[in-house]
Amino acid sequence: MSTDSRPVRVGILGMGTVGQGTVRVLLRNAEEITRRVGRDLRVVHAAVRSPQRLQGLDFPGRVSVDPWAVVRDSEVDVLVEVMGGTGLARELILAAIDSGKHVVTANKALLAEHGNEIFAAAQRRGVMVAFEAAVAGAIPIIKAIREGLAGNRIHWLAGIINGTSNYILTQMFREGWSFAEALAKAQELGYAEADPALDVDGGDAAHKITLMASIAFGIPVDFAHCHVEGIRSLQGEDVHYAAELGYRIKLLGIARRRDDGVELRVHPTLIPQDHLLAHVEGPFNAVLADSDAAGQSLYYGRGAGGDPTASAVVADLVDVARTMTADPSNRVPHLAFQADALSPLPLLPMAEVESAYYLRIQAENRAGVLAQLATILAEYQISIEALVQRERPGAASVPIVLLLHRCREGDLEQAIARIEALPVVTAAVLRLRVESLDEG
Ligand SMILES: NC(=O)C1=CN([C@@H]2O[C@H](COP(=O)(O)OP(=O)(O)OC[C@H]3O[C@@H](n4cnc5c(N)ncnc54)[C@H](O)[C@@H]3O)[C@@H](O)[C@H]2O)C=CC1
Ligand SMILES: N[C@@H](CC=O)C(=O)O
Ligand code: NA
Repeated sequence: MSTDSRPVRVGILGMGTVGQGTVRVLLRNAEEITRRVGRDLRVVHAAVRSPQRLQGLDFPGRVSVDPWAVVRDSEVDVLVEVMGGTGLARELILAAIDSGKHVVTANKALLAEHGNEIFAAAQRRGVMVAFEAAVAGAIPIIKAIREGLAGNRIHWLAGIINGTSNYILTQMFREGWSFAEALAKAQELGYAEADPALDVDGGDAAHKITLMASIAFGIPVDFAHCHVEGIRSLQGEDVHYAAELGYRIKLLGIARRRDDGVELRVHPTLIPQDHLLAHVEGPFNAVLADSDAAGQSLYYGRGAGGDPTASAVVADLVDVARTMTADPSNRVPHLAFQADALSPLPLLPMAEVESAYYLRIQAENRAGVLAQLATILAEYQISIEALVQRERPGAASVPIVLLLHRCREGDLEQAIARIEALPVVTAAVLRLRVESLDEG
């Protein structure tokens, strides 16, 4: 047993999906948790905008409508921030740190945008800011990268890290649902952000891959340079063409360390259909890490929802409770590397990224078109690996789908501009990246 048997007193900001899940899990597993920690984790105060939402929840502590009341409560040892947003949440967390409280947050948007400031403040004050719930929900990916892979040089990470968009893609293309129907259900199930544009336009995945890049490579948090594309432009026909070519389309977050800098990007990606990541469906997430000693390791689990996210919040509370009396210099550093050893690497522009590509080109239905496309691509040393063109007798224009070997994106963009300027090409070219996810 711990020498200090007083309960660890928890304050919570926000009692929505994750806040309520956290209270539920703490109550349900109280005995198990106390056996692990050596003392109770007790929720003593929560900020709740609409207190009627607590009906049916056996809430044990004080309730305030004003979140500052929780932050200023001297009886709170650890503050759980699960209200979201990047304005007020930042001020509340900085004030909590200033008053010596430890913080657990699920707020990836806040940490991606203000993480450097928040972690520096926590480091100065000697308190912890724990954020397992902020990345890939229940999957202990922060712990895996920060601690499990601490002996490795990590080469790259690739992950399906937005449950909502993965759920939408699964329901649309496997079950035939409409985009709106799938999004509404994801919201009802508690997977989506308050602003679901963050999910479907890639911002949420970008927040998460930005945080993972920091702890994988020892670089400061740099969300502003993350390239972001979402799933709105995907059409059913792309999913079917991809399948014909042997691929599935997933929204991936990718962070790759190269000799000249770091690639940091989120976009729909074709991946081989027999790869394990291709089988991650619904709200599930998975992160593939490629590192020198471990080789490839894969982390899979529920990436969104009340209880799964609460699982990570409570794990952080347990970590904090176990180490709150330790010398701060003996704790795991926030960003995995010692704060004074973080070193920025240039984040590479997309023009410098190398990848294979899928192009869908809408062109007039007549002879000689393919030759014109191949000629332009050849001028940029880009070679074609495979082609799909279906006969559509009588149609004025047809889609031509090309799978291209690896090339520099800057070269491909120039070639695409030339292709789009051809009189026979009738619409903007759709370009998707293709990743083999091979080791190394
Ligand atoms: N829902 C999920 O699956 C996951 C959510 N997260 C993150 O967890 C955080 C919370 O997400 P959810 O629980 O899904 O959102 P939610 O919208 O269900 O809950 C947020 C709650 O905070 C309350 N709130 C907001 N401002 C407040 C204020 N000033 N005073 C008092 N209450 C206030 C809202 O009324 C709401 O009840 C967000 O940062 C989100 O990005 C992270 C991982 C998964
Ligand atoms: N909206 C997010 C929730 C978890 O981070 C998602 O869908 O993954
Ligand atoms: Na996690």
